[in-house]
Formats: sequence, structure tokens, C-alpha cells
Amino acid sequence: MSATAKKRAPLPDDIRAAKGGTPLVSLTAYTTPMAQMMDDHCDFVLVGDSVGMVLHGLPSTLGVTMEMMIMHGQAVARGLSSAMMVIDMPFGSYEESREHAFRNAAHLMAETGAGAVKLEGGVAMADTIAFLVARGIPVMAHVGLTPQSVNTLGGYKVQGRGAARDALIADAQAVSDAGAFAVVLEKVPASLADEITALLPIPTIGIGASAGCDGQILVVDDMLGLFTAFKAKFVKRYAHLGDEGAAAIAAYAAEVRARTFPAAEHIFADEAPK
Ligand SMILES: Nc1nc(=O)c2c([nH]1)NC[C@@H]1CN(c3ccc(C(=O)N[C@@H](CCC(=O)O)C(=O)O)cc3)CN21
Ligand SMILES: CC(C)C(=O)C(=O)O
Ligand SMILES: [Mg+2]
Repeated sequence: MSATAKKRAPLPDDIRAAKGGTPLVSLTAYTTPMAQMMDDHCDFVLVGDSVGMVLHGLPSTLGVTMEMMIMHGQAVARGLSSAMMVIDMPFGSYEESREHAFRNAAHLMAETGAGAVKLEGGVAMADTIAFLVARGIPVMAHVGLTPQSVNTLGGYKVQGRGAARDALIADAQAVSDAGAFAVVLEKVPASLADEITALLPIPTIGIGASAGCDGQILVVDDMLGLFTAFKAKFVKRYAHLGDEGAAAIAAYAAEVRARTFPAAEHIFADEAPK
């Protein structure tokens, strides 16, 4: 799926079929202009619940609501035409029962036009994933570091090391067996990510996992250097737009105070030019 050869947006089945081929490219987006910027370069775009921490200043993703996801999902949808849109189910919207999960997943998709939902959890969520998939909702799974469980995990730590390795393999196997079309592997040892990638028939999407995964995802504000409150080891900054923005704002402030902005080309004469 090269960026130039794409015509229509891929479907979940196209993403599934990309297993073992050219790595899938993905980023998060929360707004129309960000979605437009990445549309030609990504196979799928995730409206991540990271929006709460990245754009709203929340201390974790636990405070993110359905209403926030719908509003950002609608904004992202307006900026995409050739990438598939996946939307995170927020904390509390899918864990209680598979029926509650279906209702909220259907609401997210109906309101935003997303092609799939993503939810966090392995063995514990397999029954819910199967329930949604059987009723027409494509599901991307997310195992390893699942940020909505930060309070039980005790921080944003590497998952699946040592004795926890087999349980993480079981989580990945369970979501694949349940019918997920792809699975995000977050912050797991590279050798474990490679083992799971070889084991599963569905694509693995790595974030802090391995270059051997079937695809990669990052939070766009992290890779652009726009979000700087913290930087996980797995983040590579491809630009430093936060620094550039601060310098631009400082230049504007200095020009306003020196009365050099606005200049002649930014202001209007009494008469319209002939
Ligand atoms: N900007 C941003 N980027 C993300 O990748 C991201 C979010 N926000 N919000 C939702 C979750 C939370 N995630 C996180 C959050 C923090 C770390 C982090 O600080 N990791 C540190 C070590 C922390 C620890 O060991 O407790 C690191 O160096 O990787 C990693 C992933 C991933 N997601
Ligand atoms: C980091 C990705 C996988 C995510 O779940 C998010 O941005 O919310
Ligand atoms: Mg998320």
C-alpha cells in the first residue's frame, strides 16, 4: 500500500491482509489539519484517547469521555480521504459488559464514520471483541502497556518481561482468536514483539515494540516535538515544532512591542486600491 498507489481508504480487511508485507504506517490525529497532513502518508489514522493528555492537559487517559472522542473523531474524519480511521473507545465505555461495549462502539462509529474501534485488553476483553466483530464492528486490539490500566499496572512500565511473557502471548493470541483485525503492542521487549508477530495471523502494530512488527504507530504531537510534557523512550522526534512555535511567538511579541507589526502590507488605506 504505497502512498501514491492508494485510491480509496483501506478497509480493516486490507489492513489485515498487509500482514508480513510493507510495514503499516500509522499516527494519531485529533484535528482536521493534522489529519490532512498525514492522510497521504498513513495507512490508518488513530483518534487516540491520548487526546486527553496531549490536547486537554489531563494527567492520564482516564478522564477522556465519549463526547470528547466523538468531537475529535468528527474533526479527524473531515481531514481524511485515503487513510482508514480507527477510534479509541474511552475508559469506562466498554469494560462493563459486551452489550454496553457494543452500544458505545456503534455510537462512536455512527457519529464519526470511523472504520473501526480500538479497545485495550487481552484475554479479559476477548469475549467483548468477538461480540462486536460478530455484529459488524471491526476491532483493533491493544495489549502490553494499556494506559487505561495505569493504576493497576503501577505506571507506564515495560510489560511482558520475565514471568509475564507467557501471559502477554496469551493476551495477543486471545484477541486474534476473538477476531481482532490487528493488535497494537505497546512497550514490550523487542524479542517478545517479534515472537508475537511470528505467531499471530493478524498484523502487529508496534509502539515501543520492534521494527519487526507489521506496522508502527506514534502519537503525532510526540514525533513533531509539539508535546513535550514527557517523552517516552519509544518516541523519536522527527521535528521540533514546539520550539519553532515558541520562537515564532517570541518574535511576534517583540514586533508588537516595537510597533513593527503590523507593517504596511498588513494594513488598509482609506480608499480601496484601483
Ligand atoms: N503524548 C503521549 N504519547 C503517548 O505515547 C501516550 C500518551 N501521550 N497518552 C496516552 C498513552 C500513555 N502512554 C505513555 C505514557 C508515558 C510513558 C512514559 O513516560 N514512559 C517513560 C517511563 C515511565 C515509567 O517507567 O513509569 C519512558 O521513558 O518510556 C509511556 C507511554 C502512551 N500514550
Ligand atoms: C498510542 C496509541 C496506540 C493510543 O492508544 C493512543 O494514542 O491513545
Ligand atoms: Mg489509546
